[in-house]
Order: sequence, then structure tokens, then C-alpha cells
Amino acid sequence: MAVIIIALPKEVLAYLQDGGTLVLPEGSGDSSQLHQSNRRQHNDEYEDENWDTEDDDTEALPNFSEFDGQLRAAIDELGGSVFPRLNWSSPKDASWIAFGNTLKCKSPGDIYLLLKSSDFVTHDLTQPFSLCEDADCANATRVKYDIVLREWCEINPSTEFRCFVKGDEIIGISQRDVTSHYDFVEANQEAICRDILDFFESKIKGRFLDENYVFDAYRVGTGNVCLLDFNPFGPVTDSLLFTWDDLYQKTTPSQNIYHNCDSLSKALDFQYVESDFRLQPNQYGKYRVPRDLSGISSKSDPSRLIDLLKSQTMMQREEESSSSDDTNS
Ligand SMILES: Nc1ncnc2c1ncn2[C@@H]1O[C@H](COP(=O)(O)OP(=O)(O)OP(=O)(O)O)[C@@H](O)[C@H]1O
Repeated sequence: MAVIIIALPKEVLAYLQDGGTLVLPEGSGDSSQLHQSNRRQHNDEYEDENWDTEDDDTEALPNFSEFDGQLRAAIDELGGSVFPRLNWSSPKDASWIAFGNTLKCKSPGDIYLLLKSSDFVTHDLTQPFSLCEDADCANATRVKYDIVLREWCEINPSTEFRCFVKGDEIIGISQRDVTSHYDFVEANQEAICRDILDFFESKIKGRFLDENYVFDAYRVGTGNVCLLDFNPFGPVTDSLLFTWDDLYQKTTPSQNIYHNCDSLSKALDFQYVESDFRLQPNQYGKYRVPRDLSGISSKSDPSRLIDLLKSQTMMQREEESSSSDDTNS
């Protein structure tokens, strides 16, 4: 899979870090329609906020024409559609905001829209070390941010696997998409494990900077495995069908175990969704509701959510009764 990496200029970084109204940069879309509706929306908002402004002096939209040119050239080189991400995270939680609910981007505007709407990307840009043990020593301003554009591939979710590595040996493999049961995965688990182990031993083992890490791979076909990315070995990475307590407790097996065993899937602790009963909810569903509501609803005390809903209902009733009083008087 072809990849192009482009350093993020200061002004684009500042634009992505800004938590204000979402405005797309001038001329970043793939059609003049997008640009015009963007400008219209921006101007409407501006007029709402400044209703007493006499003259027609509207704030300029951001303009990154030079950087947009680099993005467009990269998109063309990668075949016209790309998967965007920053150094650490993709905007996987923001697909709902894009046309067709997809991370497939064809213009700089598509990329800005996803990056600006993603909590994962915002976290990387504003507090990248907040979950690190030595966060106090880390200097976020020294991070060099890049946009990584990958050639778009239609990846079948049943072919993606997350592999947990401890002491530079695989200690567990989990189906990546935990929202579905796949007969194919169940029936082919030995072959899947064999391909992943061969890929790991020939391409990854002994080459990564750390001994403990997580990598995501997808199996394009029999005997053909591709690396998607690396993640830290710890709770900042989703443990999928494992728990981090289990993973921390596992000991690194001796290498021979994989070559002298009856079942490779057992030796590698291969986890997949065995039936529809073990399905887990969509991991990114909570990002589709307002953040304050999602925060309250995920707290252990559900009465806070009930209180909020009750107070909203009361406010609505009060508003209704005062408007009917106004009509009657
Ligand atoms: N080139 C691509 N084309 C299409 N879809 C892709 C591409 N690369 C990745 N994806 C899809 O996007 C998902 C997330 O990709 P990726 O692992 O790079 O993001 P991430 O933010 O690092 O996620 P995580 O932190 O969970 O590893 C993948 O599981 C895959 O389904």
C-alpha cells in the first residue's frame, strides 16, 4: 500500500488545533459548490454573531493554497482516493460526518473535515502525552506533526487482526472488528495464525525499537499479510477481545512453542467473536453524541443522566406554558 507523508505547516497545525467553529479553508474542496456553501455558511454565522455590523466586512476564510496543492498532488499520485491520518491516530471516530460515512478522501477539504472532527486527532494535537507515565517531562510543542496519506484500499474488516507482542514474541491475537461474527475467521483460524506468525517472524521480530508493542495486520489473501500500524503496549491501545490485566499477566513463551504445537491458534491465544452472543457494540458510537451527554451517560451513576433528562423536560414544559400564556394574553 503506497503512502505519502507530508509535514504539517505551522499555520495548518494552528487551524487544526483551534477548537472554534468548523470552517473549511478557502478552495480546499473538490468543487466550487463546496467552497461556495462553505463561504455562505461562514458568512451566515458571522452575520448572526455580528448582526449590528453596518458594513459587509466578513472575516477571511483560512487559505492554505500551497499546502492544498501538495495534498492534491499526493492524492493524485495515490490514485485519487486516500485514507488520511496523523503520526499516531486516524480520524476513525469521525467517519459519520463525511458523505457516505467513510474515511475515503478525494480533496484537501475532505481531509480537513475529518481531522478537525476527530477526538482522537484533537487529543494527539493538543495533549499527546497526557496518558504517558512520564507526561511531565514530555514537551508537546516539540512534536513534529505529519499528515500521512495512504492509498485507499477496500479492507474487509474480517481480515484485520491486532497482535500483542511481549518480549518480542506474540502473546495474543484478536479479531480487530469485535462487532461481528465471521464464519470465515472461525473456519480458517489455523491458516490465519500461520500467516501472521510467518509475517511477524520474517518482517517485524527483532526490528522494532521496543520489546513490547502491538501491531495491526490484515491478511490480503492466503500467505499474504500486510502491516497497518504499530500501537503502544498498554491501555491507550484498545485490547479488543482481551483485557489489559490478562495481557500484562501473560508471560513471554519460548519461541519453540509455536513450532512444536498441535494448534497454533491455541499457542498464540487467537481470539475471535465465536457467536453473535459475544458481539461488542461499535467502539466509536459514543463519539456521535454531544460530548457532555456521552460523558454523563458513561459515568457509573445513571441517575445523573436521568436528572439531566428530567430537567430538560421541565424546561421544555416551562417554555411551552409561557408561550401559551403569551398567546392567551
Ligand atoms: N489505506 C486504507 N484504506 C482504507 N481503509 C483503511 C486504510 N488504512 C486503514 N484503514 C481502516 O481504518 C482503520 C483504522 O486505521 P489505523 O489502524 O491506521 O488507524 P488508528 O487510528 O491507528 O487506529 P488504532 O489506534 O485503532 O490502531 C483500520 O482498521 C482499517 O479498517
